Amino acid sequence: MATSFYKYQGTGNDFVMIDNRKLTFPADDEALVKQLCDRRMGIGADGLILLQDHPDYDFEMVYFNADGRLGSMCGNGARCTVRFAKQLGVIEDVACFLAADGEHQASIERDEIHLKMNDVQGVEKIGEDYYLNTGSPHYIRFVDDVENLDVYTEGRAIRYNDRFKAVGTNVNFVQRLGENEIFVRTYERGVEDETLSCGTGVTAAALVAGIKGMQSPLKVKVLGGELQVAFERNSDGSFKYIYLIGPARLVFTGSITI
Ligand SMILES: N[C@H](CCC[C@H](N)C(=O)O)C(=O)O
Repeated sequence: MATSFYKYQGTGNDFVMIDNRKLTFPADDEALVKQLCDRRMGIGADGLILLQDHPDYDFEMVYFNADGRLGSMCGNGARCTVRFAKQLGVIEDVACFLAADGEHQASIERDEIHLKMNDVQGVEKIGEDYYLNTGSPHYIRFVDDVENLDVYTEGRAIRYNDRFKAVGTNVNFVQRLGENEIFVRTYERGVEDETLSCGTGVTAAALVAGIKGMQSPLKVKVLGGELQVAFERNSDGSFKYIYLIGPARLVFTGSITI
């Protein structure tokens, strides 16, 4: 059967998007999802996202990592899904949708998608580093020179250490660039490589920057562009009103036979 797909990217984190409102995509076919995401054997992407109907929401976003496995929350993918929903006529400029970690609100403001992230309760300190969940699990390490870091090797060492090897973690290296600006590079679980940007990772990095005394909103430089994160910190150390803001663009469309 011929199935249309749409290729989107959000700050260089790229996704195959499929309108699955008719539920024709074989979502349990791990090998197919992996092949479609493969940059030589398929379309090529960091993940695949299905947009589906949901009785209580504008739509539901179902996200798979490039390895074919059902993933957790994806911040860049969510912004792309909001843009895709608008393209399909499912929403106008605001959305309330369901993702792996629950409900999210979003709005489209010119080039940018403002995405509300779920509140974050616990931030664990591991030595000088931090570990928290912003819809996906993120390990955060602040470094002095992120540009010249071997993110693949250093990221893998943490991702496959005894604590994380079973379920995995994303690993983010963060450098403070100025009063309100950080630079984040991410080794992504499920892709098992560095990606050009990771939305939940950038969010986690910004919250840790908040713990270290930096003020919201923060500008976040990534290899694939620039994002912004806004948040409020409660007196008990938890976070609320967390927003991830940035672009999401359609790159090309095509058709596959499945
Ligand atoms: N790139 C995604 C994160 C995907 C998370 C996934 N790699 C995992 O935790 O398994 C983002 O923009 O938030």
